Amino acid sequence: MSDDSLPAPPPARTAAVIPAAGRGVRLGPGAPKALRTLNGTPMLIHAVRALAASRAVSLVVVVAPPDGAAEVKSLLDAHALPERTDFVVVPGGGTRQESVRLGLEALPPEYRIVLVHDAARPLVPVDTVDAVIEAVREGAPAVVPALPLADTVKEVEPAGTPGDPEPVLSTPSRARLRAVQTPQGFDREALVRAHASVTGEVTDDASMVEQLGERVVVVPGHEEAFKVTRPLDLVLAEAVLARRRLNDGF
Ligand SMILES: Nc1ccn([C@@H]2O[C@H](COP(=O)(O)OP(=O)(O)OP(=O)(O)O)[C@@H](O)[C@H]2O)c(=O)n1
Ligand SMILES: C[C@](O)(CO)[C@H](O)COP(=O)(O)O
Repeated sequence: MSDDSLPAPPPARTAAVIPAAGRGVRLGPGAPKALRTLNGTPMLIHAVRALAASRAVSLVVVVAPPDGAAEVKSLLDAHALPERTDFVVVPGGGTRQESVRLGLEALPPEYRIVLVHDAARPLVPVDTVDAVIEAVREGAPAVVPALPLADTVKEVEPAGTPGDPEPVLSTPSRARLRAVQTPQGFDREALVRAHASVTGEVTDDASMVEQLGERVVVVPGHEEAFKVTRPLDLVLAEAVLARRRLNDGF
């Protein structure tokens, strides 16, 4: 039998790690951010459903606040989630980086593609999730969804005292800049290697893989994949949900 007649191997299995252990300080006082509700449903449940909506994702690892794993398990049990997806909850750490690493450690060996998705981006559309997975399947070690910037960006000398004027150092060309979202998708081996070797402070996982010298590519992001960070973002998120309900006709 020639190689041509062999059936194609099944696509590598894909898992999602959802770091949800942050406090949400910028959102103001209240429950940990991932547990706050949008339209009566915890933000984390919206995010879990958004990732599990992809038929390619068969496992979701939720990284809970360090003392909140039992509460997160009960939340997952109490909400309708796709039966074809497995769910695991692990306690997180003091930084996003540490929480992601703890989530990675919980992955069974057969998962070769890993998505890392902020619980704080609860409304990412499934088409964006699928586009990221597709680009990893096509061979990119790291894939990030991103959007062009609407604002001009200045590099400044940060003020010693908040509120003081900050001298502008430069104005980078906006045409070459992108605002990066999640889920970010990875060849698991590259991501695990990055988390084992990059020690400095970073703000996303793809930059760690970049530091290894691996290829990182951008695919189109989506305006509804914005991060709920400040109070106004809650208003926007509820407006997006209301628009979806209208469009769905109920
Ligand atoms: N120690 C941490 C810190 C953050 N995260 C998660 O990383 C994602 C992105 O972080 P961010 O939006 O900054 O959330 P917070 O750290 O909660 O926000 P803030 O900085 O305002 O406190 C969130 O889903 C958050 O729960 C985490 O799992 N573990
Ligand atoms: C990973 C991220 O969402 C990409 O934009 C972002 O960097 C997270 O930043 P945060 O300060 O932890 O919210």
